[in-house]
Amino acid sequence: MSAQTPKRIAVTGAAGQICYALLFRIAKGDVYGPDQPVILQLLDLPQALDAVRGVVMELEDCAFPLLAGTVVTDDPVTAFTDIDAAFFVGSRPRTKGMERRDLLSANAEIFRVQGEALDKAAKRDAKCVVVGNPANTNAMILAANAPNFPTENITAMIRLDHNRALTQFASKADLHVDDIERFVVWGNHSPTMFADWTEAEAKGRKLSEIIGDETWYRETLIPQVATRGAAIIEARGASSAASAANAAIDHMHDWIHGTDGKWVSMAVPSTGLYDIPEGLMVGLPVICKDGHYERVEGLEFNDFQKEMMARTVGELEEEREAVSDLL
Ligand SMILES: NC(=O)C1=CN([C@@H]2O[C@H](COP(=O)(O)OP(=O)(O)OC[C@H]3O[C@@H](n4cnc5c(N)ncnc54)[C@H](O)[C@@H]3O)[C@@H](O)[C@H]2O)C=CC1
Ligand SMILES: O=C([O-])CC(=O)C(=O)O
Repeated sequence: MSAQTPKRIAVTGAAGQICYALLFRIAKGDVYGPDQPVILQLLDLPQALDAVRGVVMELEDCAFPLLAGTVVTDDPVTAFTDIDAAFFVGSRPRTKGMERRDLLSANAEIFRVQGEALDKAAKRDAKCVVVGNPANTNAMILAANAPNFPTENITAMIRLDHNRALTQFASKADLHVDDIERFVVWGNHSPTMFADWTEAEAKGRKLSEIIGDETWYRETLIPQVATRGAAIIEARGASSAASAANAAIDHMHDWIHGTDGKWVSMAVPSTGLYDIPEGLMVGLPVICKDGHYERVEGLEFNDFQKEMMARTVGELEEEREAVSDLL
């Protein structure tokens, strides 16, 4: 094993289906890389701890060289003690017929309690990503309840939507997913999200020109990406898990290791940029470098973009209003 000090990674909802895909990949080195040992600090509810112990037995049986230890707990302060990174997955998933925002009241209290624990126990430079839905607003609740923890280090996941769109574009235009640059999903991880190809390029050309089908973009691509989660629930009878875990790993990996000048979509605290109200957790284009993300600035919006942005930002404001007692 490498001589490096292990990184401590908290993962909540460790007995759940996303974590069943996520934990093994973290232990394999997919987040911090092949030379960095990790300790997994696993949080779940008391009634789920036996199941978490079962997952730990399986982690042990993989003999991962980088897995330097595990902690199993139902106490958020224990889970967040001295962490370098945290994946906030634990919360109730939606089932058929629900929208993600229907989970607001069910899951909001979880993030209030965990915000207080994060504030008490985590390293101040720990990187946090919220996956549990409604992810953007849960991340805002987490930040509001961790007043001594840097808000910049609290983010929410919109990367699954980003990845979903890349595959659809690549297949429509006969490109490789890696060819596509300057693409972003703005706003809320909900049906109002805005998959925006205005700036997107591939092989030195505008993606919109390569595809040349604005009607397909507006009427097929945008709604397909926005409702993909529901389509998976319909087909699988359960919400997406392996692809969600993969997106969470992409999000954290890129934040830590950088994106080489490329845009990725992350939901981060709004600074007021593009007139998005300050404090909302909003999907934006960012470039990651040296362990930080930088919001892409200086973009100008056409009327369609303005309309789409207003819709998704408006929904985030409504969600904020609905949980105002927890902020
Ligand atoms: N942001 C995104 O793109 C995506 C988000 N999700 C969301 O991720 C969340 C988890 O999904 P699954 O793993 O499929 O759900 P799951 O139901 O399989 O697992 C959730 C786990 O969280 C645990 N949990 C509940 N309350 C907790 C608390 N207070 N502290 C710690 N653990 C707690 C449960 O005991 C359970 O083990 C859901 O909210 C789901 O909607 C799912 C897919 C994509
Ligand atoms: O749709 C859901 O409830 C799960 C999710 O967030 C997704 O797959 O995007």
